[in-house]
Amino acid sequence: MTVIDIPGSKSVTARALFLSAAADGTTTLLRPLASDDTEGFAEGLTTLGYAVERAPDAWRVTGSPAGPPAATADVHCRDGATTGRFLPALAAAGRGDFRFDASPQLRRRPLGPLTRALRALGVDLRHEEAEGHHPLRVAAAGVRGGDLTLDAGQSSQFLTALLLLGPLTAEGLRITVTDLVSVPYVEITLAMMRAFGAEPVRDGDVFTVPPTGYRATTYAIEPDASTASYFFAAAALTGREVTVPGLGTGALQGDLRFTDVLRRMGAHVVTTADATTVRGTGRLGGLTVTMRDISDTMPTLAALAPFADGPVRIEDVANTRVKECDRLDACADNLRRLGVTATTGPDWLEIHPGTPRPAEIATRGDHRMVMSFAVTALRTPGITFDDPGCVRKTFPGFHEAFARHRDATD
Ligand SMILES: O=C(O)C1=C[C@@H](OP(=O)(O)O)[C@@H](O)[C@H](O)C1
Ligand SMILES: C=C(OP(=O)(O)O)C(=O)O
Repeated sequence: MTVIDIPGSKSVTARALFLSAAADGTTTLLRPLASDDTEGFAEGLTTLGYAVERAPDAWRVTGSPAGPPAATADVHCRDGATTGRFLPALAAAGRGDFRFDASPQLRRRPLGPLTRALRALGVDLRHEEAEGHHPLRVAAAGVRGGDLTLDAGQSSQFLTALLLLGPLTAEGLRITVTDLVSVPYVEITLAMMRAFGAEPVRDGDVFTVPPTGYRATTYAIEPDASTASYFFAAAALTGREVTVPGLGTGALQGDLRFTDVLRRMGAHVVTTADATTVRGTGRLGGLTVTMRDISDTMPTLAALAPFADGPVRIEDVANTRVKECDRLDACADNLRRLGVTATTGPDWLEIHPGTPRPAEIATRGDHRMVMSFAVTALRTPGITFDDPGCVRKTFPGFHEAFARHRDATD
């Protein structure tokens, strides 16, 4: 049995940073994720004038309920979509002139539904180049609040940004959602807002957020369930047993449900109050699965799929085309490089059983292409990556951790 210490959740760390910055008082975040995305988020807060102290296992953030302490700031959001989508909403609640730019990768990703919603709330916001994309400028003068309609069919992060903003408005927000992907991420948002003293209410498609503000607290970040998926998939593939402490029945992250997919394929899965264990049984069956709720684990399944004894069909994942890269296309392309038969449609991917042969994976700067096909590489020595370092986005130590796990003798 191998016990794996998985680094903190990117999504929980990003929300915790926003909430601490917006809270009245000083918050301590325990075991935050230190990676390019979350360090970029923390640096964004520093650029906006917040005091953020980063010790190895605890970050302390001094909040400013009135909005960013700086009067002007030029924030670089790197590749982090949480940074690039959440921070403009935080800035809008304050007063000042704030600019947000991003890497070429993040500049390509959609932002329009969020920026249109902010404008509908009266925020003076201008895209400097392409409409609906970074870079953008916010001339912030506080947000009164009110009613909104939002299409979050491309990304739930648009809704999360507005929900996080709600308690900071003068009158609160009432958001009616016409479409929504990645629902479990919204549940993380609501749960964490409550942990910081806010009182959001969901009634079907309508989210109501009263103008409560936020209270500082001490908050422990749980391990990243998307990161854990590579280790769980490795166990299912190799017949070994992996236990991840800190991801149990009370975990916030929907991506832990990836273990349900592995169970359906034949792996043995046990979830206790505070840990999840996956053991491979030597059998991996094919299946058809909807991954709309847990699409960050789509590449993990795609990379494992050739070893199943029947086809694996992944459905309802159109929005993976607007992530770090077009993931449906990238997964199919990389599987074909390995000699595996893979077909795609607008929102699905089907993979046929096969024996992958060594090839170079075209990562397209996507951390998940590397971490996913590292699972395939457990059975296919000789697989290489054109940019192995892009794992820095969420797990800089991935290669060392995965090799330690691979070489461990149980
Ligand atoms: O809110 C979040 O922290 C996230 C939401 C999801 O994005 P979408 O809602 O765009 O699918 C997920 O893919 C991303 O890695 C993190
Ligand atoms: C889609 C992802 O990240 P983000 O949207 O937060 O950049 C991811 O981590 O797989």
